[in-house]
Amino acid sequence: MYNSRNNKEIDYINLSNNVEIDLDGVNTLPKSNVNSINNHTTINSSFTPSTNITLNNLSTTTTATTSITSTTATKPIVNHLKPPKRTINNNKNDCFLSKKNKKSAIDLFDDVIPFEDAIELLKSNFELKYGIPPNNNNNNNNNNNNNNNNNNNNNNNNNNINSKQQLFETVEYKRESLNKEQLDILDNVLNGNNIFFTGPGGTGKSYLLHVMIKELSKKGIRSFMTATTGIAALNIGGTTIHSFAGIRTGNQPFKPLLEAAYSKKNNWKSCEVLIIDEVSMLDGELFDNLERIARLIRLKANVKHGYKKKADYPDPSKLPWGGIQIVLSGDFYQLPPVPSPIPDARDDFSLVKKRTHCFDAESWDSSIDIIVPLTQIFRQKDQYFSEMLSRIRVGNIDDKILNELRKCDKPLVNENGIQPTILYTTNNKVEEMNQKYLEDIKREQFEFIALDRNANQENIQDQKKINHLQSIFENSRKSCLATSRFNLKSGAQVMLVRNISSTLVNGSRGVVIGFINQSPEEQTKLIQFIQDQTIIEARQREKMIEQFRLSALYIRGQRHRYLPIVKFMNNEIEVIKPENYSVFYDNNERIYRVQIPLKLAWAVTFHKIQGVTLDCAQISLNKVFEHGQSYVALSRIKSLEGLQIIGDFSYSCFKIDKKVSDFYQNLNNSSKLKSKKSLPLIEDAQVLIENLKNGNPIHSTNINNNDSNNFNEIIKDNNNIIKDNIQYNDNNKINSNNSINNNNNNNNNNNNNNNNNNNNNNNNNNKNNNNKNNNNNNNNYNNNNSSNNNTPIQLPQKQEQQLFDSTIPIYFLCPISQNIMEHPYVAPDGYTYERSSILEWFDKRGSISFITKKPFSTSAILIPNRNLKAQIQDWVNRQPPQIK
Ligand SMILES: Nc1ncnc2c1ncn2[C@@H]1O[C@H](COP(=O)(O)OP(=O)(O)OP(=O)(O)O)[C@@H](O)[C@H]1O
Repeated sequence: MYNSRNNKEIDYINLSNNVEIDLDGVNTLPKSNVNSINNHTTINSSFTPSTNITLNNLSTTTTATTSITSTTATKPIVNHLKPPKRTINNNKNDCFLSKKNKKSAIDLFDDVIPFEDAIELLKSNFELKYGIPPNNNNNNNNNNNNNNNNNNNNNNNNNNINSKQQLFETVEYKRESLNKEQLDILDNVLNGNNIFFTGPGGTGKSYLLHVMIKELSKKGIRSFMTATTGIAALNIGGTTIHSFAGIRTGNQPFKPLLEAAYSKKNNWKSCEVLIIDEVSMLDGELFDNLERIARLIRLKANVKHGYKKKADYPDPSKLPWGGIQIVLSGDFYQLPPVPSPIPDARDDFSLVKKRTHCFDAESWDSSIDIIVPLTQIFRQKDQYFSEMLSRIRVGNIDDKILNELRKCDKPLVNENGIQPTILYTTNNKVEEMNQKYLEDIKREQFEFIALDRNANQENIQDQKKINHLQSIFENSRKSCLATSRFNLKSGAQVMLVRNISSTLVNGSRGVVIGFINQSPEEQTKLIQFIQDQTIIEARQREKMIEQFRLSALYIRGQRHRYLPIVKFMNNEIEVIKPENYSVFYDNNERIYRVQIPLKLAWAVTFHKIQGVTLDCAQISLNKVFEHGQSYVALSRIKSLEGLQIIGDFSYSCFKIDKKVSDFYQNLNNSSKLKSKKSLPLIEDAQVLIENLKNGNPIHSTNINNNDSNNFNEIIKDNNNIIKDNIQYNDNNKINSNNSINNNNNNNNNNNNNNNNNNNNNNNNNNKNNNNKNNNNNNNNYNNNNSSNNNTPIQLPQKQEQQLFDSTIPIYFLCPISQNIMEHPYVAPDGYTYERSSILEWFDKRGSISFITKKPFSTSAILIPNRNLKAQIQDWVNRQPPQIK
């Protein structure tokens, strides 16, 4: 077998007993190059640089056929058997295929990208470039949309090798290749400085981070490489800052955030250097919260590098980030933080939190020792284009630049065999283009249909109702990115739409390399097949086999009879399983969806491309809505020749944020070395203890040294509670063992501190509830005391709650305890609280409002909010059983 990419011979393919070789179509293969020794077949392919091998489907027999094909039609040398006819699946709903349509396990590599390429994908480290190679429009063997390596045609050879290189390019990150600016930054980091380095797109910020992480590890310094978005994290081979910190979406108020962060306390404690890339997308408030979390969790931190004895190490609570060295990288002229709507806030934009940049953060000045600019642009070699981009970046646009960009309206020539990446601002346009590219793959199509159910978990037959449910999901893209139905084919470029592990996150891209099905016999064959692929590293084979075994067990009895197998850019191979989603609709009802968390991804939105370098792209600047958005899209491309702009655009597409330009202006005016400002203060220990117990928000006040023991106690308590009650799995998903019913089935006493904390943990981790929003929502329900129901609310069973924890309406939660209210009462401030919680608050603080902190003008009378109570009870009763 010939590997056309690196001209290496692969000296054998193992085929099982009943496998025959079909060399139909091979023209240049000399007989001597095919040696069949018992059941072991050796193909020596030193003869040609472009032989392609595919395993074809044998669905009606258990025999697999290996065919070596070429584009030139010469008689085969060996031609034992014709491949049996493929069973074409006519059932478009083949997510629920009938048994008779079952296919061979060998299908995994049949009907997929050419076998050679699949193996290549499986064994190699590869960097899947954005964009697709040509030939998708061709039938037969040209539909190998990943590599296009089956051309013996000399004319095409260069193009194909090129395209392979583009698709599988790996960059070597070496210290020697750094320029002076980059080296300077590296030295600063190795010397222990807290640094922010910044510069236009393409100045090698991410490149430098790759080298930096290697250098730090050489010195034995424990560093964590993170980025603000999943896609940026993948770009640097790290994880998201959220995942590192254990804070899920990070939208919660400080206290729940702190509690959640304990799930990753080992990260926090052991971290010596924390690297955050694409920091322009980090919200200022979150920056402050992370800084405070670091200080609180690291009271007993490990000794920082540079200190010989632990005793010499200063008190971490007095050090920015608790003594963690901070390395920030990014360009504030690029995408700003995404406004964070409160999840499930039903599109009420008044609830969208105001965003800030992290240079606005209170702790910014004390966190950063040095700010260093990078100026040399690596990405664009063309000085003219690079200068144009520099001006676009800072909003210095004139007619000349616009005209120059308007000239980029011609279709791109596919000289290097790469189709341009298609970039649109909106998802609709992206979907339309992806559909078109999928149609171009001439392979069997698998349709994945979501299982949508209403709150009663009824299986809905009525098409009208189904359509209605689907339209609700489609309108709730924030809560559910998984579409009601979509098609996949082997070779399709896809993107995850949900975090499924710490390394496979929303935005991770990959290629579908096959489909796994239900039949145990088929699984056995598949596993055997993988075992035979000795070309794949043994450990990886074992991992794959284990995963296939588990997936086989998983899909037995499931409705999804086929699951896609995806090879991701980070080389992970994953069988993608359905995920549960739920969204609100009228009258606070919820509906539920089970669907595979994938979407097609030849075309992507601007937001999914930050940090990436592209050879060529087709960009539409239509509907640009964000500062820096156009600059991010345009600056991905290496040269003007690789740029096609479709549709019209105007000055308004190149908006910049005044606050950002002021920030850079101030930097220009001041020295690089910044004078350190004092740290923002953390809550007084005694107050913190109280707040943690009572579920109050934490505000900045001064730390009292004498209270550090108390701090430790709180932290220990919290650790235990969290350990006992909340387990994060690797996927950052929640397995909350301590569901809300712990407190509510029989226990009305929320004054118990442990319970309070437990409840907080649950709620904080399952909801991103912001007190403000609770308040807003509670307001809506005040004084509607229509029903009279004083019986305690029965909350859902433990198991059910785990599944639906994330679905609790936020206005059902008490602003103090963050727990679902059993006895909601309206206080004189107009807000609704859990009776026991507000009474406890009055006991401690007197007649002042928990929310406004203002004294009540009237006496502290509480009025039961019966309407809200009825709604909670109703919701609880309608909680569906676990989806089977
Ligand atoms: N010192 C270097 N030597 C060789 N190539 C480099 C060097 N630094 C960066 N590059 C290359 O320049 C290109 C852009 O680098 P990189 O993506 O790191 O830039 P960036 O500043 O992070 O860009 P952005 O802000 O757009 O994310 C990449 O192709 C990278 O491999």
